[in-house]
Amino acid sequence: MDAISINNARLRFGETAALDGVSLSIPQNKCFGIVGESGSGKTTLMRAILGLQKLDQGDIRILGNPLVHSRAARKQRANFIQPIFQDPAASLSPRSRIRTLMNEVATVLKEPLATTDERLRVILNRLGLSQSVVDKYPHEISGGQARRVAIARALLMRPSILVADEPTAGLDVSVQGDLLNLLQDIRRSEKITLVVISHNLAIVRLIAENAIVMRAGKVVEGGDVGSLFRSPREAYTRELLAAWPSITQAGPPARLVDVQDHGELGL
Ligand SMILES: Nc1ncnc2c1ncn2[C@@H]1O[C@H](COP(=O)(O)OP(=O)(O)OP(=O)(O)O)[C@@H](O)[C@H]1O
Repeated sequence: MDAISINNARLRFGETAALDGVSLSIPQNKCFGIVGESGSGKTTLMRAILGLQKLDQGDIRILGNPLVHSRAARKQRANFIQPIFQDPAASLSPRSRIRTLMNEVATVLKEPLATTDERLRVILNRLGLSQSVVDKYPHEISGGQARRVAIARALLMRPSILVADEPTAGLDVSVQGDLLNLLQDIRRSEKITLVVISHNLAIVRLIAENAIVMRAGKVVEGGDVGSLFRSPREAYTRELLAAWPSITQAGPPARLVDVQDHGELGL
């Protein structure tokens, strides 16, 4: 069974076909990349996958279940698919300490607070965040910390699927690699399906096994990242690659350094 399967997704905003017949299958327990220039429909596709945006046509299945738009279905879905939004502030309430946000998870999962707290302690540790971060308000932490807090919140929900929109946006180049390594490391040890959405081919090439390339709401190309970026069939993919000379000249795909398995998070 695929983690996510999409069949002929169509969605218009006025004259714009944001999704123009998108079909794809995302296998479980792998990292899958969605690449495309700005305006190609990536975020719209993510919102549709999360059930935040209804399609005009087509259907989406998450772990084999048709995506339903009721409130109850949305709550239920949060138990197995979690987003990491491009702007972490979107998932952090400015007036609540981070602890409040984390405590909500105990209520949602109907789990004793002490159990959630213990899982959180392990997750914060794994993400390299100080335990005291939970006493802060969102405006008291850096952009990089906010992104890690958003990842911690998502992981605390024990998802099977994580969908990350531009996970390294706004971060220093020096910490981008660390964050990607961490996501990859967690994906492997927790057997999570990771969907990474980015306009940056370097990120997708480094972290994903398979990817699709989107343009103007359509999937123009797809496959394993090695062949996709080594010998792109579509002119558009070649153009995207040409805009990233360091990648096209890099030869065989660079791999993230192998990170040690730090053991399971006990999610
Ligand atoms: N709520 C909306 N109302 C009107 N048009 C929209 C809306 N959301 C997206 N669009 C349009 O749909 C198209 C796809 O947008 P989308 O945000 O999905 O692209 P994207 O690939 O994620 O771009 P970016 O990388 O800049 O975030 C664009 O032409 C955009 O202007």
